[in-house]
Amino acid sequence: MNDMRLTERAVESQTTKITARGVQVYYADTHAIKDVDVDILDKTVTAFIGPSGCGKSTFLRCINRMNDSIPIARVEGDILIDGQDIYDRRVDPVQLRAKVGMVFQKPNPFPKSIYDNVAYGPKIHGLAQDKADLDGIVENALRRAALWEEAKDRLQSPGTGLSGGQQQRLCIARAVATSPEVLLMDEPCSALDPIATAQVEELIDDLRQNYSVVIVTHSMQQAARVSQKTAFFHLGNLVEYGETGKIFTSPEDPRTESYISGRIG
Ligand SMILES: Nc1ncnc2c1ncn2[C@@H]1O[C@H](COP(=O)(O)OP(=O)(O)OP(=O)(O)O)[C@@H](O)[C@H]1O
Repeated sequence: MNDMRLTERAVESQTTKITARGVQVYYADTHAIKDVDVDILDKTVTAFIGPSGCGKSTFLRCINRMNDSIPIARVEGDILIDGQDIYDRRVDPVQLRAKVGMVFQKPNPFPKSIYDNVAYGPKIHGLAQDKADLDGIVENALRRAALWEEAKDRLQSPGTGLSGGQQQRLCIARAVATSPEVLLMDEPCSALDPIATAQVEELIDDLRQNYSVVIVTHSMQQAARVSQKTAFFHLGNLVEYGETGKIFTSPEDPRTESYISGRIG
């Protein structure tokens, strides 16, 4: 892949935010993630790529314990955020998900106003002192999601009345409103047109100033455009992980090479 931007993508942060060791995930008898070890950096966009069914989404969901809600799913091994075991019994998954926000494939605003979509998380987590404080949090989150200018005069209108791209930015605003430290994005642009995709990609680049962003994508072009680190999964294994430029120009494993050159997947 020949993308000039790859050459500018040297990773700046070297601080590890998320550490996974020996992670295995089973859905009943299906072994979906096989002994994955990885260190994901802070203030960096990390892309998870690989063929359909290789386990990208499953591994992403381990990072905020979304697999807890799937009765047949079993997670083994360790996942630490800032050195803390997120599967420790004392960790409340609801609190964890405020710290580890998630944006899904299809924009899924609540059937509430734009304002209430963003205010919901801060309200349930008691993050606002009063109404003025909450207003400030909502404005700030909408600004970070590059939606403030379009939404400020219609904050009481339903979130579902926005365009698809605006709805996805609303979901990003909702995720950042609780001041997370990690943002997980599962194919966040797959339902968007090219213009909305470009806006969300630009936003992802801004978000990495403050967060560790992990994005699952089927688009290798998107991975090359937005990420500094890339992890290639195949049949539940993390085959190769490294600087995005290196993965796309000189991968070490033949399976990565086959995937990026279009021979598998
Ligand atoms: N809720 C579930 N119940 C049972 N099996 C599941 C479930 N979710 C995923 N799997 C299985 O786990 C494996 C990994 O799936 P996963 O969705 O994580 O892959 P993926 O790489 O994200 O795929 P895609 O790119 O198609 O979204 C697949 O074999 C899939 O069928």
